[in-house]
Parts: sequence; C-alpha cells; structure tokens
Amino acid sequence: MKILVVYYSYSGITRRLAEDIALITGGDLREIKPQKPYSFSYNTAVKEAREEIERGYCPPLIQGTESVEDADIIFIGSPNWLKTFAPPVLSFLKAVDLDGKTIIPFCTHGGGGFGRMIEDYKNECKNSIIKEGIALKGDYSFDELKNRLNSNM
Ligand SMILES: Cc1cc2nc3c(=O)[nH]c(=O)nc-3n(C[C@H](O)[C@H](O)[C@H](O)COP(=O)(O)O)c2cc1C
Repeated sequence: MKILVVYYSYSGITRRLAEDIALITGGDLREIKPQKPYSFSYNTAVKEAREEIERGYCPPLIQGTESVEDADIIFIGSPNWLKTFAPPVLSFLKAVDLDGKTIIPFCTHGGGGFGRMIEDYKNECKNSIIKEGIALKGDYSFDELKNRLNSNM
C-alpha cells in the first residue's frame, strides 16, 4: 500500500506534522508551494488568505502537482485558514486526479480544529473516499499522533 503525504505549510507547524506522519507511516513526503508566497506579516497574510478564499481563488503552484497515480492513500495537510484549507491546497485538489483515492485530511490549527475543512474536501473530491482525519494543535506529542494514526488506518 503506497502512502503519499502532501502538505502546505505557511509557518512550519503543518510541515512538522507532515514529516511526523511520513515517518510513522513510511509515506513519501510532498510539499505544495505557491508561486507567490504569502506575506511574512501575519495580519497581511490573513487579509490575502481571506480575499483568496472568498473568491475560491487557486494560486498557481511551483511544486506539488506531480501525478498521484501510484498512491493508494493520500494524506493531505494544511493549516486551518479561516475554517478551511489554505488556497494552495485547493489548487492541488483541482490539479491532480484524486478519483478513487483514499484521502486522510490532516491539519494544524489555533483552536478551531478542522472548521469546515472536511465538508470542503468532500465537495472538491466527490469521487474520493474521505476519512475522518487528524486535526492537531502545534503542541501535539509524537505518541498522541501515533495513536491517532493507528485509529485512522
Ligand atoms: C491566514 C491565517 C488564517 C488562520 N485562520 C485560523 C482559523 O480560522 N482557525 C484556527 O484555529 N487557526 C487559524 N490560523 C492559525 C493556524 O491554523 C495555525 O497557527 C497553524 O498551526 C499554522 O500552521 P503552519 O505553521 O503550517 O502554517 C490561521 C493562520 C493564518 C496565517
């Protein structure tokens, strides 16, 4: 069973979670990178994110859209941005063929859990099997993650 761990991370917390998931599951790691990075200023980044999410904008990517044909299970990770996944993840979902794939969403957040992310994945990936997924705050422990992964797979 081939596992792929795909993620977008703005400030590194989701990257760490993605790396831990890849380590525990033996999956391949793939980072999604937008052509134009979001502002280093948190407040400006929130404004940019809000504007893009409101209009369903898919920012062009410089990395991450290679074929996922070989993967059976795809973990897809994002920070919770205004209750959903970050726009570069939407670009990824639209760029690759996820039909028939099992998707396990994961996110890191500042208290809002998945928000409405799971519903948004279900809307975007109508022909995929969307599992319950893993939402964690940045201060999760490796053992906690291991337990959550065991109950998800
Ligand atoms: C633009 C923006 C919007 C955010 N919106 C939310 C939110 O709606 N709910 C929440 O719990 N956290 C929110 N956060 C906090 C992030 O989800 C959290 O810090 C996350 O762990 C960051 O992951 P990263 O380091 O991989 O980018 C937001 C952060 C940013 C930058």
